[in-house]
Amino acid sequence: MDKHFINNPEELVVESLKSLTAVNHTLSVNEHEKIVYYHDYDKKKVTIISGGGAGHEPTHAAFVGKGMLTAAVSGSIFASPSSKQVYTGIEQVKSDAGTLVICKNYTGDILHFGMALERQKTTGKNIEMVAVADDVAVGREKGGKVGRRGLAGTVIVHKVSGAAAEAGAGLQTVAAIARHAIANLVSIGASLAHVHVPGREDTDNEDSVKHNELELGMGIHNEPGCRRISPIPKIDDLICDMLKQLLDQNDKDRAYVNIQKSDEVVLLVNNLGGLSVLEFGAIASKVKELLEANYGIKPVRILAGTLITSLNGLGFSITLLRATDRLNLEGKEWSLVDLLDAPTQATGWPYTEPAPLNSVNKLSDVEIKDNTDVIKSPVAMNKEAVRNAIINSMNTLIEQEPIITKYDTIAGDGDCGTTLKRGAEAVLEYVKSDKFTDDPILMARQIADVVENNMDGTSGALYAIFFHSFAKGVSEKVQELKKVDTEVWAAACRIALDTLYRYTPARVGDRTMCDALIPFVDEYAKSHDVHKAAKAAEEGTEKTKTMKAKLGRAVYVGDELTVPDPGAVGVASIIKGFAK
Ligand SMILES: Nc1ncnc2c1ncn2[C@@H]1O[C@H](COP(=O)(O)OP(=O)(O)O)[C@@H](O)[C@H]1O
Ligand SMILES: O=C(CO)COP(=O)(O)O
Repeated sequence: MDKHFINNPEELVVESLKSLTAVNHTLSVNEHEKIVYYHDYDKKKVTIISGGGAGHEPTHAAFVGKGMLTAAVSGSIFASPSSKQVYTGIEQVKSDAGTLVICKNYTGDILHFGMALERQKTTGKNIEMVAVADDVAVGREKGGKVGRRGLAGTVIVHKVSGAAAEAGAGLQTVAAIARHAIANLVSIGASLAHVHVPGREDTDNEDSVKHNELELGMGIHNEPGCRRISPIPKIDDLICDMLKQLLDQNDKDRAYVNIQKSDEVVLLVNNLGGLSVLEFGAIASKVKELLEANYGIKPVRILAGTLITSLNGLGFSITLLRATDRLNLEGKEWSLVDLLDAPTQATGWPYTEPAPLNSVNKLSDVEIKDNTDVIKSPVAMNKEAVRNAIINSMNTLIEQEPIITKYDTIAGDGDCGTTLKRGAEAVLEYVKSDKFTDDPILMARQIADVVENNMDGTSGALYAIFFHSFAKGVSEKVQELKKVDTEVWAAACRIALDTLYRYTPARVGDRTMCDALIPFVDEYAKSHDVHKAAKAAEEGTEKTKTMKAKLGRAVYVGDELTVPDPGAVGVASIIKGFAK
């Protein structure tokens, strides 16, 4: 997708950096050098500076803040900042205790950050540098002298380093902790498409990721990974493939960290920027489950979110940190998990209350027992007659699904027909099952439960309200009248409609399902004649053709509607089936 609101890459980077100072008052921004820094830092503690190309936000500037980075330097999109920028950044947060420089293992970063480091050292600065290399996609052979790329593990290194510095560790200790973390990190990504860099020509070409394929291990600058996979695999299979790349010690080309189920493992699932929160959440959940199911690994910490992106990359990455070892430095035992748990003011860090190691959820889900609150009916109904009537009604509705879908495609979002059909099929399954009962009160409640559990959207809600209230009405009327006949059904419908009125302002003339339902209930309550009532519903539906919609999605479509309201067609179909 090469559509952007802002196409000037330089403006993008600077404005994005400024946004961080807007949301975090402890930060300042040097716009000219594109440096975000924590201005209240303690000059007696080690400062941590990182940075790299833009286009990976929130990495790095959103990780600036007390307890994490002291400063971050941004280059242009997908390009390393200059050594002058880095030099300035180090100067901006110089400290008596020294500075740790963290960069990702990309040639530009290594060179520019390295040059700045060397220049700073000539001024007598106490300064160290580490390069994060956690990507396993490009194995040892292909990686050659360049080595592994830096991916989401970088953020973990930011956090443990920042926390150690905040705890007062000396520079050598902070650097050793950073190096230890780097040596215990493995990451891999998967992407459905390349990303377009704002301001650049459209990059679609014959090598672009095709619609039916994905790139396993794609880098965060559109670099190739280990292979293309087509057709796109099921997510469980893809995750298993990715976990194998991370954990398979038999793969000598990429077995970088030997992680066993006895280890303390931190899992980071990272959204590369373009996955919906919905889809990403599902993926993160599956990664956790498959890691445990296939490897017996239950992470002691799980981080999930958008931490390092590739612009709006349609993909995700998995990072594992082997956090078992404790480091004994400066007379203290340093735990990577404790350092990850330490608080920070950096807005990009997905802080959650640290759970005790291996804690389990203590609360069990409340379970609503089916219909234990339903009063037993004093009288039985003609079970077969009612079953057949319901079957006729549901079959009639199912037959109408295509036309309802056609109308809702014009007047709504096209899902009304399938919603109603799904509900009808579920009701049919119930009435044909041995659960179907001659107790009219229980039967009405079970129908309401089936409707509620199988229909969604507006229709699902309205039908569930109606049928639960209908069930309440049946209970009241059967106990009052000690009989089950059309008078009871009609009275229950009236009670149900009165309840529905409390949840929707829809009345006759608003072009909704109520244009069929209200005439039906009125006629049925008056005559107890389902045939007359079905006719009234049919007529009400027909009138919706010329109505101006006042509720539902149809209001967005405008006045040119000539089809009847799909919801009303659904109601009329249900009743028509009963009248057969
Ligand atoms: N506020 C409302 N009150 C009563 N009926 C409504 C209302 N809004 C929509 N409807 C009915 O719902 C039908 C659409 O159902 P459905 O597709 O489930 O809705 P959605 O797609 O909005 O979830 C409409 O044809 C109309 O009959
Ligand atoms: O985004 C980048 C790394 O942060 C780009 O690095 P290079 O300049 O080495 O390509």
